[in-house]
Amino acid sequence: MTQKILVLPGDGIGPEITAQASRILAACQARGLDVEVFEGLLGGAAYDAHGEPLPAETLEKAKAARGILLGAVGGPKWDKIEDLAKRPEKGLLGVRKQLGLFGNLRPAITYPQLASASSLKPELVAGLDIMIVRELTGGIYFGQPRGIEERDGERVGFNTYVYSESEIERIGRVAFEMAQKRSKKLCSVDKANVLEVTILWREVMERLAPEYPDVELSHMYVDNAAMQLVRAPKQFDVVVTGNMFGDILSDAAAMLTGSIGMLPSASLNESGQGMYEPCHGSAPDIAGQGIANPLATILSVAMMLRYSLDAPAMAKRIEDAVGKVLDDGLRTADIAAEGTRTVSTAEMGDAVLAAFEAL
Ligand SMILES: NC(=O)C1=CN([C@@H]2O[C@H](COP(=O)(O)OP(=O)(O)OC[C@H]3O[C@@H](n4cnc5c(N)ncnc54)[C@H](O)[C@@H]3O)[C@@H](O)[C@H]2O)C=CC1
Ligand SMILES: CC(C)CC(=O)C(=O)O
Ligand SMILES: [Mg+2]
Repeated sequence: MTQKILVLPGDGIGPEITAQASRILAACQARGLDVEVFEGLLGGAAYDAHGEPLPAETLEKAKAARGILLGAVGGPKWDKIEDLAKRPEKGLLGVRKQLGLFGNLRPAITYPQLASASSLKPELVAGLDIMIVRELTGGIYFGQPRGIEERDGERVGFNTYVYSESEIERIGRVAFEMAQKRSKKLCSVDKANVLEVTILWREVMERLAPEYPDVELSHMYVDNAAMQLVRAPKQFDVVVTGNMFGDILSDAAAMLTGSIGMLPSASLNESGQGMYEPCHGSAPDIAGQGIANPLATILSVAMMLRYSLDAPAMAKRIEDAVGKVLDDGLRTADIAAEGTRTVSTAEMGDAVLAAFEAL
């Protein structure tokens, strides 16, 4: 059956990087991937056209799609919008929530060719392969009540950090199953020395553990986890954590791989429908210059093939093509090093496409 794929370029560098990833998707189509690709507006681009960051039409298209490829949303153009519900980022959170995309997989893999581009010494990251499993539709990004209000003659801002047992259990199961398929080590990251919500988080993870006797479960406070990630990252295999901690830790983990431009992601619901996007944002500081790294977005297409379209061989072909291009010494500016050739976003797309075809 033909599957629908929605591409949401978004804002800033979003259109530049999705353009390259879409070429790879088209090459997969030409090789027999049975998909129909269509586009939509999300974020600032949607706000400018329709006055809403998530127009009803986009939501309908998203619901009908098996896979969604997103660039990124947001930027200074929309930062002055005071109503948060109208901000580009709210459009993204809306898709995640409305489609129930609670399971966010963020693999931090250091390609051997980029070990020297990492912020850490090459020996600390060589062979690094961490899977961060982040809860994506709950926690403090969604908790109610929230707001800014007058209290005792001054304004007070507040958000609510809330998780139900069922939400914790659901993401816990994703992480335990992931650990079973990998090295059978799972580290749950929380702040259970301070936050009740994460005392519950830890308790639920412990309760699940006997159902996965082959998985070794450990716990770590988030502040220590941030430190350990940059001290000795290879101690981790699968990491499970809540929405905000996962957001922050995955950006930190990105620098172990050489650049935030290298980290893809999958956001999945229970039926395997997924949104696929690079972990980075819309990078307004480099938008329009043709220098953004498209590899995280291209690798997100590979994740779509693996997790939503049941096409693992084609996914591997994309990942191998990326490896080949790095072997050939091609680098966008963010991962450039001595002895490599710095290329533009489009040239990187050309090279991955050529390698994909030649494999
Ligand atoms: N999923 C999404 O749509 C996300 C959207 N955002 C939004 O993006 C906007 C910018 O946010 P920032 O905090 O600046 O984070 P950012 O991730 O957009 O940029 C941080 C730094 O990384 C660099 N960078 C990011 N992606 C890159 C790539 N592919 N190639 C080379 N360099 C890259 C940027 O140039 C910048 O110096 C904000 O409006 C924010 O809300 C932020 C994170 C995720
Ligand atoms: C709108 C933000 C929560 C997006 C973000 O930073 C992310 O998902 O990594
Ligand atoms: Mg983030």
